[in-house]
Amino acid sequence: MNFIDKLSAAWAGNNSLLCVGLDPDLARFPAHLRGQADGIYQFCKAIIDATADAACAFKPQIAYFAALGAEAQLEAVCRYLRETYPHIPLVLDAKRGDIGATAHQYAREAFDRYGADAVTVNPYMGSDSVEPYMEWTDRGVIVLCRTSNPGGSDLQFLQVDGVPLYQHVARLVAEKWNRNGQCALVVGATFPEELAQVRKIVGDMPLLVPGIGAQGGDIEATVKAGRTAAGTGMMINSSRAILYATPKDGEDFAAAARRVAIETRDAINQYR
Ligand SMILES: O=C(O)c1cc(=O)[nH]c(=O)n1[C@@H]1O[C@H](COP(=O)(O)O)[C@@H](O)[C@H]1O
Repeated sequence: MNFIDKLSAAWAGNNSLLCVGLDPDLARFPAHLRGQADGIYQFCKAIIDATADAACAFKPQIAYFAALGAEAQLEAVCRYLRETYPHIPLVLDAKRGDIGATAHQYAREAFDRYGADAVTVNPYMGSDSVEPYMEWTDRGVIVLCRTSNPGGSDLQFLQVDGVPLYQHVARLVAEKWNRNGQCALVVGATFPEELAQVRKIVGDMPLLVPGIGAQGGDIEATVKAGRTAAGTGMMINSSRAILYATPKDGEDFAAAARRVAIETRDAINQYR
C-alpha cells in the first residue's frame, strides 16, 4: 500500500491524527534501560506497543540513533514497526538534502535500509535534490515548508516576489513535485496562521505538524488551521511530551506515555 493510502487508513482506523515521535534520549531513560546494550530498542518498542492504537504514524528521528552509533537499533525498531504494526505509517525523520547522486543514497537508506513509508527532506537545494526520492513511487516525500523553530523565519519568511518563501515551497510541491501523489509538507504547530495559509495552497495534501507538547503549540489553533474538510489531513507530532511523560503513582514510563498519547489524541479529536 502506498504512503498516502496507508496514512488515510490509519487516520480512520485509529481515529487519530497523532504522530508519535521517537526521539530516544538516553539521559531521560528510565534507569533500568540506560545500561542495556539494546536499551534504545527496548525503550522505543515499549512506547510503540503502548501508543500504537492511538497513533496515525510513528516518526523516528534518525539523529538520536546515529549520534550513538545505534543504527542497528533503529533498523530493529523499524523492522518491529513494519512487522507488528504494518497498518501504521513509518516516517523516517532525516531532513535530508543533497545533490542528486547523494540524495539517491539517502533515499536508499530511508526506503530500502529502514523500510520507511516516508522520509522528511529539505527543499533548499531544489528539484534535482528531491527527484531521487520520487523513484520510489509508493513512498512519501515530506518536504520542510514552514518549520516549527523560531529561526525558521530567517529564510522561510523572506519575501520573494511579494510572497514569503515558505509559500513558494508549498506551491512548488503541490504543483510540480507531487507527481506521484505521495508528497506532504512540514508546517509547525507553532505557526497556526501559516498553517492555514499552507492548507489553502495545497488542498488536501497531508501535513506533518510538529510543535505541540514540548514546543508549546496550541492544539485547538493547530487543528482548526490545518484540518481538511474531512477532518483529517495532518500528522500532528509530539515526541518528548509523550516519551518522557512523568509517571503518576504506580505507572511506568510506557503507561505514562500511553496516557499522554490518548489525552493528546482526544484533545486533537475535539476540534476536528
Ligand atoms: O520534521 C520534523 O519532524 C520537525 C520539523 C519541525 O519543523 N520541527 C520539529 O520539531 N521537527 C521534529 O519534530 C520533533 C519534535 O519533538 P518534540 O518537540 O519533542 O515534540 C523532533 O523530532 C524534531 O526534529
